Amino acid sequence: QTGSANTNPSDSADDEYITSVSIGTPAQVLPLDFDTGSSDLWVFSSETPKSSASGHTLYSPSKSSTAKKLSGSTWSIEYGDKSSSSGDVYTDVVTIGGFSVKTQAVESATKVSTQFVQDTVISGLVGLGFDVGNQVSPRPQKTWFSNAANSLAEPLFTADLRHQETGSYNFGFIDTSLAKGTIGYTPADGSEGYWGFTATGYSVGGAKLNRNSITGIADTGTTLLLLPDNIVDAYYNNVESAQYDDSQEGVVFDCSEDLPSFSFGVGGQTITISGDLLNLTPIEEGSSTCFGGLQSSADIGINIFGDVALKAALVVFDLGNERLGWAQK
Ligand SMILES: CSC[C@H](NC(=O)[C@H](Cc1ccccc1)NC(=O)N1CCOCC1)C(=O)N[C@@H](CC1CCCCC1)[C@@H](O)C(=O)OC(C)C
Repeated sequence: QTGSANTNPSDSADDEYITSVSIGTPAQVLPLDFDTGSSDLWVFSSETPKSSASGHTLYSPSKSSTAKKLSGSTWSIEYGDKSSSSGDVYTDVVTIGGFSVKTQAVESATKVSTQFVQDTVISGLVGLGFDVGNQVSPRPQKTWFSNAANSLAEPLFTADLRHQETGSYNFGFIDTSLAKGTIGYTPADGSEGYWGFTATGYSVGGAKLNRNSITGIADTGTTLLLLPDNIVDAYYNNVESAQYDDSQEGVVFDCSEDLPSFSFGVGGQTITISGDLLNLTPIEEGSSTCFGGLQSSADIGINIFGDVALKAALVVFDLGNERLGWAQK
């Protein structure tokens, strides 16, 4: 068995990617953000304070004949951007891309932080990290993918995120036609809950890859490519108008700049992110100053190959073999 779901950028900056998920009987369809950087499936619900819930699609367990309260269980989560949410837990049928998990822990939000209140394009997250990262207590719950893995043709899923166009999350199979290059595999470290790996080197423009390894995570829930300052500086030294903008909290440059590409080595392959993908967006509507897709990871303490990097590749999250596959798109 397999599953295949389309995913779409939330806005003109590809800030996040939205995928429709069906929960309950009859199906309640919610727009959710698939996040390989976390391991909880949580939703805005009939239990979310009305003042926080307005503008969001809500899951109502009372309207689902297959919903069951997981009594005594609660959850609370905080993300890298300091957003947070918490609540209680139900189990219900959750269908993604035509594949159903009958008894999935659906974490219902009784509290959400301001960022979630304002981000009305999504009504929650589907964590696609490792089960060890799940935040339900007293008994941690499995992710949707972990519950699905044994019934899928292969215990893996792929992410094909695209700039300003529809991409896909495929479960249980690899559609190699989505990529131009060969898939290179490298071991994945799931010990912290997310998909950790080591890139073997990098280069700016068409230069030859160096051999400076970069350890980081493949994170569909992070917008940017976040790397150490020395790499960020090496890149922007090639961009005449680049400068750090305190108010934007990042490097900005003239939108008219012809940005160099950025490449990294992984699993014996080279993934090249085009200059176009490294220009995220004007800092304001109509501004001629643009915000960089590559920024410093110094404040977070972990390097993150987020959507800016993932858009350049077909990425295979292979749980069965604890490995990550990358192929140039
Ligand atoms: C340095 S980690 C920052 C990362 N957040 C982000 O990357 C958010 C995502 C977002 C987009 C639109 C609206 C709201 C939020 N974007 C962001 O901070 N941006 C500021 C810079 O310009 C680009 C957009 C993050 O916290 N990722 C979470 C998932 C994320 C999904 C969206 C809702 C908020 C939570 C997760 O992947 C995570 O915590 O990873 C850990 C392992 C770092």
